[in-house]
Amino acid sequence: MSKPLSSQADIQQALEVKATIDPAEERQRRVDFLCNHMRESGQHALVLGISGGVDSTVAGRLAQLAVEQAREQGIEARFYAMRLPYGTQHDEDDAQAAIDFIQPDEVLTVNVQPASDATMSALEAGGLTFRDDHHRDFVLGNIKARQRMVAQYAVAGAKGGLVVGTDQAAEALMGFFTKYGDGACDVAPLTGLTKQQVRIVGNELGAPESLVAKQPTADLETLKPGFADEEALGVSYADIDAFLVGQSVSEAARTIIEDTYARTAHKRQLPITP
Ligand SMILES: Nc1ncnc2c1ncn2[C@@H]1O[C@H](COP(=O)(O)OP(=O)(O)OC[C@H]2O[C@@H]([n+]3cccc(C(=O)O)c3)[C@H](O)[C@@H]2O)[C@@H](O)[C@H]1O
Ligand SMILES: Nc1ncnc2c1ncn2[C@@H]1O[C@H](COP(=O)(O)OP(=O)(O)OP(=O)(O)O)[C@@H](O)[C@H]1O
Ligand SMILES: [Mg+2]
Repeated sequence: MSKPLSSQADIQQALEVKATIDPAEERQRRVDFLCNHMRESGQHALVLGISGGVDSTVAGRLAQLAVEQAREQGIEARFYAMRLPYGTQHDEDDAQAAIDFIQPDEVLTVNVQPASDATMSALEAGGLTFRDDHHRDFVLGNIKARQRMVAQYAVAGAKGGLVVGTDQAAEALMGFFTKYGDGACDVAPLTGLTKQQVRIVGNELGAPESLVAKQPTADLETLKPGFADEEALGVSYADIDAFLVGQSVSEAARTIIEDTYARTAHKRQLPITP
């Protein structure tokens, strides 16, 4: 028996989306969440990869404000921003602009290329084959995302910290993240925000317009640098956001969104058990 499709309203509720937000309130609520959760968990650091995209720009600044708030409360806490390029990043300037804006306590740079390439080489030496170069490149892309996860958890383990995730409602709806890669984290401060609401919180924080308005990209595939998420998804963030806040979208967009949401249910759950 096939599962009944969730209604648009059910999905909005499941993903904790508000149709409208108060930017200042959302900013403070999310800083408080990071600060309080770090304190309550007995940890004293936050760790996050900064790509140069809007999600990590916003989550990174929230994290820095959270550790500063903890310090004002007498708790020693630090934010470790991580640059995690695969070799040389084509939009390194944006990543540096994000770091300049966030003003993190510390920046650690780890090139994920050697570990990612070594993993792929070992897999191929072990007999793994691919349909073609694009298939291989796609699989390598997910290895890069998981290598970033490994690096961030190493820093969290070494410094007694929590890994911050950047998943927001638009990516959650579409399951558009690497399972146990960028999807793996301890705290997810952007939960419930549409892509546009992430940008609104970015504006509230004073992030540079060039980063707030930047075209979203997972940027995982070497053969397609900067490949736009919207092209990969087959639907625009405007439509995804409209769906999330209960507005009507074209039949074609609705079909893609609802099918993708159903197909990616496993990514929003803990591992399936007997
Ligand atoms: N029904 C099911 N029940 C339980 N588990 C299931 C499953 N179907 C697949 N799986 C498992 O899930 C795996 C597939 O998931 P996964 O490994 O994530 O791989 P997959 O979803 O194929 O690829 C990740 C996608 O997310 C995109 N992404 C990644 C990272 C960041 C961003 C971004 O927005 O910046 C986007 C990336 O471009 C790509 O399109 C399968 O290999 C299998 O292990
Ligand atoms: N090159 C990178 N260096 C450091 N962290 C990275 C890098 N690429 C991805 N990440 C991490 O993976 C997360 C997921 O990537 P994603 O593309 O969804 O977010 P983003 O780049 O911050 O924003 P956008 O989705 O608008 O491109 C990032 O927020 C960041 O924490
Ligand atoms: Mg990105």
